[in-house]
Amino acid sequence: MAARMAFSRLTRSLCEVGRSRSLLLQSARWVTSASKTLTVTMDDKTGIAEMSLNRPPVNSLSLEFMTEINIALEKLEHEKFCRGVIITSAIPKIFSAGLDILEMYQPKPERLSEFWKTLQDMWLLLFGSRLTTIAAINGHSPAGGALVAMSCDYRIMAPGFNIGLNETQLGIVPPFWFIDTMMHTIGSRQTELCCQKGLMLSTEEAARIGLVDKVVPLDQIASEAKAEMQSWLKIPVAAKLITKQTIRAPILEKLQTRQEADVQNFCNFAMKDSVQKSLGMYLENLKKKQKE
Ligand SMILES: CC/C=C\C/C=C\C/C=C\CCC/C=C/C(=O)SCCNC(=O)CCNC(=O)[C@H](O)C(C)(C)COP(=O)(O)OP(=O)(O)OC[C@H]1O[C@@H](n2cnc3c(N)ncnc32)[C@H](O)[C@@H]1OP(=O)(O)O
Repeated sequence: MAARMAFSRLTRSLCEVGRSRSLLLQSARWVTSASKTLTVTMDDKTGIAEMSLNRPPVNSLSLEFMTEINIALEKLEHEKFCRGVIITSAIPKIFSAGLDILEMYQPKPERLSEFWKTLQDMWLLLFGSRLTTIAAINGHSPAGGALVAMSCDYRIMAPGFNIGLNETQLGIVPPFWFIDTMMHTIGSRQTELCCQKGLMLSTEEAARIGLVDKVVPLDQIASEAKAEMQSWLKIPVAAKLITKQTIRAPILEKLQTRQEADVQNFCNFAMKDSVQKSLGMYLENLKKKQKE
């Protein structure tokens, strides 16, 4: 259901964005075409796909980028030989900076609502995926970046980076489904601590509370992710999937039944003068920081 709803919206998004992409089978490996920002490869011997995010400078999640991710996820979901996907970054030191703040600053209303629907779809696809999903977190992962990582079945992270839902530090409230995803991952008490304070945790702190499952040196993260994936793929597939669905269905349904209201709520909030003013200041600070 989640995947179906997400797919119809996805098709619409694709038309609106006006870009078409396809996955091509090239000598037994699937690769994305027509895009420099997302590379998806699949090893047809193991059924393991790798999705590498490559949108400089910081893999921020714009409407087009998320549409691309959604198309690739949908394609892998329906690829019968695909059994698992590892999500990682091609940008040194950054997994994903989260939502593209420029999408929310002085936006066109229609694009803003499409942006939020596409984010919802990305989460529904990833959190509800039939595939085993592993995040190989090879860089910082604030806010929406943490959401992507937490939506996977397993997280491996290299030391020296930060991860967390830092929204309250920016004066905004994390959407309920961001909070639900974190509660699913680390439980309510730790989520309350992390979300109220908008904590960005170091890799080690994140591992201590279970936000990250394994810490490995940066140069071993890709091989560890593959080894971990192999161990997941040894579990009988139907039993594993039904267990995942049983645990995740109520969390997915909560957003599915409120998708429109959530879009409206987000748009109303983001379009407020006060919020636009803070966004402008936040962007200025990010740019200033770079000059310092
Ligand atoms: C801030 C939001 C406020 C209000 C929003 C209004 C409504 C929203 C309501 C609800 C939404 C809630 C859910 C929100 C989820 C999100 O994901 S919001 C985004 C949160 N992300 C961040 O706050 C990350 C900000 N970035 C950083 O902390 C750092 O950039 C980094 C640690 C990721 C990387 O550090 P550096 O390597 O030092 O890189 P720079 O900081 O120099 O950045 C390079 C370049 O990239 C631009 N940039 C950084 N992050 C973003 C981003 N998220 N979106 C767009 N652009 C970003 C930065 O400005 C620099 O640009 P240039 O100066 O090179 O043009």
